[in-house]
Amino acid sequence: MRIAIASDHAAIELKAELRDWLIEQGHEVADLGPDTKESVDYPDFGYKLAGVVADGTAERGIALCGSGIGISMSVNRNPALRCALVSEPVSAELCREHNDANCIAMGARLIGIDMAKACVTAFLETEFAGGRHQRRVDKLSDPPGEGDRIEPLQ
Ligand SMILES: O=C(CO)[C@H](O)[C@H](O)[C@H](O)COP(=O)(O)O
Repeated sequence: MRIAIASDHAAIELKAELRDWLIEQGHEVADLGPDTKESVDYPDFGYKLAGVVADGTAERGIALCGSGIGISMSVNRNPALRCALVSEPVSAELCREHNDANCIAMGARLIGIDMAKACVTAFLETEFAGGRHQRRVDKLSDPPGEGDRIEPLQ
C-alpha cells in the first residue's frame, strides 16, 4: 500500500520506527518529515500529509505528534480526510470499519512502539463495512453550510 507518514519534532523516533517497519513489510512509504528534533509546528506537517492523501499520492496517512491531538486536528481541516486519533487497536479497527478513516493519528509521548504497530496493522488490514455506515460517512463530506439551521435533536 502507498502510505504517507508525517509528524512534528515530538514523534520523529516513532515515525522512523514505523516507517522502517512498514517498508520491511513491503509498503511504499513516503516520509514527509521532519528529519530532526528541531521544534516545528504540527499544522505544517498535518496539512502536507492531508494533501498527499487527498490527491491520491498516498492511499493512507499516519500522523504523529506528542499527543496525536494537534496533528489530527490539522489533518482533519482537509475535507477529504477522515483522521482518527487512536491509542489502541480496537479503535483503529473501528475507524476503518465504521468511518472509512483514511488516516490515523497517534501520540508518541503516550503510546509505545508495540501498541503503535498494533494500531497501524488494524488500520491497514480492516475494510470499510459500508451499508448504514456509508450514509454517515457521506454526511461527513456534506456538512451543513453557513447559515443552515440545525434543528436540535428531540
Ligand atoms: O499537539 C500536540 C498537543 O496537543 C502535540 O503533542 C505537540 O507535539 C506538542 O504540543 C508539542 O509540544 P512541545 O512542547 O513544543 O514539544
